[in-house]
Amino acid sequence: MTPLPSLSLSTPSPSTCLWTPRGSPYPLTSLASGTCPSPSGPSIPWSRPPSCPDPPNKHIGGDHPDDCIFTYPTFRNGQGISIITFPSIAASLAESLDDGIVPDSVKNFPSSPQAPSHLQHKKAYTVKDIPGRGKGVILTRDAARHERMLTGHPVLLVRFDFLSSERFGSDLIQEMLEEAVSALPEETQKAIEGLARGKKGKQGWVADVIKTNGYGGMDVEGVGHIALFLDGSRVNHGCRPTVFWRYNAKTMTMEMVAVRDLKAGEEIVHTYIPLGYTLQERELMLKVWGFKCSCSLCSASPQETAASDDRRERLFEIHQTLTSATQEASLPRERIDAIVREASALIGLEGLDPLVEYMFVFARAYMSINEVALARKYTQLAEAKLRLYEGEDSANNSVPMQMLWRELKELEKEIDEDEW
Ligand SMILES: C[S@@+](CC[C@H](N)C(=O)[O-])C[C@H]1O[C@@H](n2cnc3c(N)ncnc32)[C@H](O)[C@@H]1O
Repeated sequence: MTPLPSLSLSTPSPSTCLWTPRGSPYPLTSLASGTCPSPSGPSIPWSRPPSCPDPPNKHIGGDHPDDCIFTYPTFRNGQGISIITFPSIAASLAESLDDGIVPDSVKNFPSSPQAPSHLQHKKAYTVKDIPGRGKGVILTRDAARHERMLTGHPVLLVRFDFLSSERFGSDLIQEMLEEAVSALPEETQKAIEGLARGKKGKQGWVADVIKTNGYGGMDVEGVGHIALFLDGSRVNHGCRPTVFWRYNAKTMTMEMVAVRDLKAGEEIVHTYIPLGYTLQERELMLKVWGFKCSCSLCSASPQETAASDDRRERLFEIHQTLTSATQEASLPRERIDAIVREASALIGLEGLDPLVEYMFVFARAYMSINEVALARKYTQLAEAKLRLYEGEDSANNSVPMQMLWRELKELEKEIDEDEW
């Protein structure tokens, strides 16, 4: 493992960003085009020169930059973070690393590492053994629908494709992952070690922890990463989830929001797979995770699971009916009203409130018959749900959401013009 040749503040070459000072004033576009913010001042956040080993199979994978290990041990009040990614991507995270970017509402949340100690004791949950599921997260008090239950910041952030990179090969991947952990503060290292379950794949225990406990789909500069949180990584899967998680990339904050009112003693579970499928479909999807689901829905009586499957199949049918009726404008208002009522009841019974997709379908069904007020109501509901369950940033940047608003505005304009 060879560290970068120098940690001097001389200007890096434009095609390789080695690091960037915190609070970089440079816009993201300059990073996307491969230009590095020039380091200024002594406040380079990484604790040591980023470690960039030479991949043994450099001929595999083309002419892209190689992944390095970047560690910032004081991240979020000393929790620390190690990142394995391309240098330009690490540089783009500089502003997010600064603890000052975290809003007070997150800083003062009881599970935040930045919370004052008297608040840290007020967590709404405890992590404990759950028969057949390893550890899990259990509520210690009642919670209201849409309340935040848990927040956290990653301790490890790893470029997804790095984990299967033939260019690096299993031995070097294992070595780099272990180095990334050992560069973190001791308490964080211990917490990560606590997630290990004894089995060891060919890339070692850290890769196993990341694959079992990591959160995928973390997009940084358009590149997929996987993140490891501490308490957040203990949350088990549930096919009727009690919480939904959202991630704010700018502040690197994951938050879990209650889907419904919850009682003390209930388990906090989120879904590892897309929502709303039947038992058989879920079993198939969960195969890649390598466990048999024992959540409350999967272990319910055969009658209960059959009734749940029927409701979920009916919801799919409604989706199809409304989608094709929208294309043909073939359903009268009363029929759409009845179907929307039925679907809303099914969503409630199955605990599928975060299925924003249905709000889109309802809005478009009403648009197809020029019922602008109702179309607007469901467009607004879709946006509110996106904000709640996926977070402000995702909602603001959601292309499907922007398309839905555009369709509604065009319809309103057409109707206005006809009335004149
Ligand atoms: C992200 S971890 C969750 C925390 C884990 N239970 C622990 O002790 O660290 C995912 C693993 O937990 C277990 N698990 C999660 N949800 C489960 C469920 N619904 N049924 C059975 N096992 C589950 C599986 O072993 C899975 O690979």
